[in-house]
Amino acid sequence: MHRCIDVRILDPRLKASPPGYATAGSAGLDLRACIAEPLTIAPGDTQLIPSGIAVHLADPGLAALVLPRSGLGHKHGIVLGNLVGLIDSDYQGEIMISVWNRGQTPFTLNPLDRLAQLVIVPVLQVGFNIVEEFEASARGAGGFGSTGKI
Ligand SMILES: O=c1ccn([C@H]2C[C@H](O)[C@@H](COP(=O)(O)OP(=O)(O)OP(=O)(O)O)O2)c(=O)[nH]1
Ligand SMILES: [Mg+2]
Repeated sequence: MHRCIDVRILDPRLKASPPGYATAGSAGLDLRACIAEPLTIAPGDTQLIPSGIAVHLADPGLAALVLPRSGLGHKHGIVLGNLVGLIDSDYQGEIMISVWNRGQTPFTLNPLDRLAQLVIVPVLQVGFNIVEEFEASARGAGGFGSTGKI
């Protein structure tokens, strides 16, 4: 049984295909480009595209991530201007998609194209216990390859 969250469909064109997972095992819900007419994104350009939906996760133990679609990212260089979008649980506005053409050719986005995906994830909000020193760990401050290459 799925948990349910409140969603508003802001673009009437989406009412025919309301948000839902494409397959039983899908982690992501495809987001569509709610634009009025085709939009060509020049190489290097970034455009903010409305998704036509708003969600209210309400629970601070949830967040949503906006992620690229692998086909668009790999084949066409269409990724996100913010690399990953983070939707706060108290955000009630329209989900916006920052689309970045990191490729070398113009890309035309058509109305209602699926251009990104939304993944709902659990989140832990924690308290912050201010200390002078940490209790020592085996790693300490080692990072960035400190454990070797292979
Ligand atoms: O790809 C995205 C990323 C964010 N948002 C919305 C939801 C999120 O809750 C809000 C704020 O995002 P974030 O905290 O990442 O941006 P900010 O630059 O820190 O803005 P703010 O000062 O409003 O928190 O913007 C989107 O619609 N799409
Ligand atoms: Mg913020």
